[in-house]
Amino acid sequence: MAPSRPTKDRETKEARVLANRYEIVKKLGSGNFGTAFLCKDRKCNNEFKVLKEISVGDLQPDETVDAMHEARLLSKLNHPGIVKFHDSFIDGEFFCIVTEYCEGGDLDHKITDVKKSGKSIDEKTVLSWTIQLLLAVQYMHSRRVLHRDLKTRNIFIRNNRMKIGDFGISRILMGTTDMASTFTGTPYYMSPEVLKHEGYNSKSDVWSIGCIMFELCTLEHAFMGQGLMAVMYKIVEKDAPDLPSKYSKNLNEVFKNMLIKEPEKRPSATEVLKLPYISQSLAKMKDVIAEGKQSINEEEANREASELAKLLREKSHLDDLRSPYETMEDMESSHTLTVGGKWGGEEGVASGGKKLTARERLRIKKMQEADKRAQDLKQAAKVQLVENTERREKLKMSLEKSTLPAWKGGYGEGTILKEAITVRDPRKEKPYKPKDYLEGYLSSDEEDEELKTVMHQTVIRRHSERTLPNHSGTPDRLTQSLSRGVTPRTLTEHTPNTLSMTVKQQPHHLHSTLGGGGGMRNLDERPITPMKDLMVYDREHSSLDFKDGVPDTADLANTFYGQYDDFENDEDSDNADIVVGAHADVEENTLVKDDQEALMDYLAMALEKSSAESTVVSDDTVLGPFGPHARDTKIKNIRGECIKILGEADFQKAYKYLREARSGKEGKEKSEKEIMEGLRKFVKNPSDCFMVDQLLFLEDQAKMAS
Ligand SMILES: Nc1ncnc2c1ncn2[C@@H]1O[C@H](COP(=O)(O)OP(=O)(O)OP(=O)(O)O)[C@@H](O)[C@H]1O
Repeated sequence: MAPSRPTKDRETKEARVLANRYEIVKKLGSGNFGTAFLCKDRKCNNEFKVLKEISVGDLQPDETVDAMHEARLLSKLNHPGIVKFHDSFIDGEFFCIVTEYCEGGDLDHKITDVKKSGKSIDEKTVLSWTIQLLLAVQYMHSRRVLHRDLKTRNIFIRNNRMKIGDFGISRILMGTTDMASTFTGTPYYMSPEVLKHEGYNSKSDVWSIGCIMFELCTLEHAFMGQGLMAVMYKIVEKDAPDLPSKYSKNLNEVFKNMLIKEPEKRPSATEVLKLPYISQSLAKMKDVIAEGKQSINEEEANREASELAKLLREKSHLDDLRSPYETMEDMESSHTLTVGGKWGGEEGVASGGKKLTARERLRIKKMQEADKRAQDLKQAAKVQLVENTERREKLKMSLEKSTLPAWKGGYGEGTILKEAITVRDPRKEKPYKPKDYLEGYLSSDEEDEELKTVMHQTVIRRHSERTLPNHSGTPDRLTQSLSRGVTPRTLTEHTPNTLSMTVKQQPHHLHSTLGGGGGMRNLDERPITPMKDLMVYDREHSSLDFKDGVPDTADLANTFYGQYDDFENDEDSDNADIVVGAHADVEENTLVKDDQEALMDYLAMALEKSSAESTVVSDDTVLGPFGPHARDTKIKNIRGECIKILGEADFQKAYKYLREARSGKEGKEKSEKEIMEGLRKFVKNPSDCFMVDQLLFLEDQAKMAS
């Protein structure tokens, strides 16, 4: 990694040029993740752009790839209501993002200015801005991208037009987690489902737009409270307030719709745009529509969606695997699959009625094969269990005998027992310890330790049969992988900084990137898949980087799915809509079974290894690819922000007071009201200390992680 200039130098006025083209003009400000500069693009007519520098510390090469990948995805979004993402690159220890410059600044500043001037924003403007935001959100949802962090600070103004910005920056920096949007600075715009950890979906973005709309009308947050908990409680429990009476009932109705608590009842962006009051206004906003229309063209949307999908191929395998289970009622793209959550109906037709593509059918078959394999294994294990019970009885007797001295008719040392219960790994020549990672196959009433052990041994035995030297027939994929040097160790080494980052995540973050449509499916209705369940085990017990049952990082996914790629790597398979002939399906599925078997064993080994080596799950990992370094930067920035709001002296007092109050050091825990009263001694407005609370939260997390 190239040596980088110290951060301080980077903020001086002295002109510096990055990537040989971006000349820094001035600092615009600092946020949670880094510093934004106004720059001139020397290679583009000196056009003004914004360059964001984010300190990411010592990035691992594959983490860099991850961030670049995400950035490339964002650069594909093209809509007048979205801040254009131009470029991204690494400069020393900084990840740099170059975006369109919006001379009007952000909406947060705008609202503050209006408030200071004692004015308000009229209905026509509120309506026009809200519609612009909805059009932009509709566009990105049609490309299957969620923003996840919509707030007034992320909305910019250019030529009096609204533009959504900071797209996915938190995601790039914090991983694709719900946590990413949980503590990026404010919970004011977070939906009840996100706060309840029920997953982020496209309706959560609509909720945030509703909150922004309220703020445009009142210059205040829709849900206010003293302290983080109070705000969160109100969002989840309390009805949204009405808009002030000077705004029309119609506008209020639109707002109330966007703030319906249940995401499934809340309208999508498209549905809000179809509400009578909005659609009438839309007709009057011809200019906005003309611009927006180009981008809502369905054909183009589909083409761009598939481009985005291609870009995220490594990540989209998550959605590919999950898509047949998903209900993406909100997505309008023609190849979006709608399935009711269970397998069923005609072959090749999802229960939602739409035809499955060949690729989807293939995946379903793979999963069904995997399920069958799990059932077989379970059956075999049961048989083995009966045998073992008998054997155990005999062993017991042997043991009794072995402890008896020979002169009493015994065998001396318990060698027979030792031999009988030790299972050996033929490659490592080291005894396997029975593991409980097959838990996923067993229903709760079958959680018999012994059955699990036997299943484990059955897997090992089957695997040994295939990997023993002189085994007849061609080497299986596992053996091939091993001979290529892809070992379980390689797998665990692949993702050093993202270990178990899923522990606190919700299922829905998985399809946030490409398939995050509304409507949640019932995961419990899904048939068990061995791969999935092994990984679920892994998520809880080991260090492999799987999210909700699928490898998360591109590299890891490639390692796993690379095996499938051996037979799936025809170029067409990139495109979910390509129809593969029935014959091809049959042939492929013959391979799938072996492959799945190898994969299972492969996972079993990886788990054995990884759980032995690293069972500690670090909270660091919740922060995603940039790990503790990003958190440290964030802590530093939030602290800076607090000082900016409160002033150094008041901040120190408030910080000290809150730290003690929150830790309950004074004997008994204080109520939120008492804490706020106490704060009043140090600061004029206790709600200004909101960020101090967040600082404490992050610091506690850091402490716990270390
Ligand atoms: N595209 C842009 N055009 C104009 N100003 C911008 C642009 N992007 C950022 N800024 C300004 O730069 C400053 C820093 O922005 P940045 O996005 O880094 O942090 P933030 O929005 O204040 O906080 P957060 O980290 O929560 O997003 C802000 O004042 C913001 O208005």
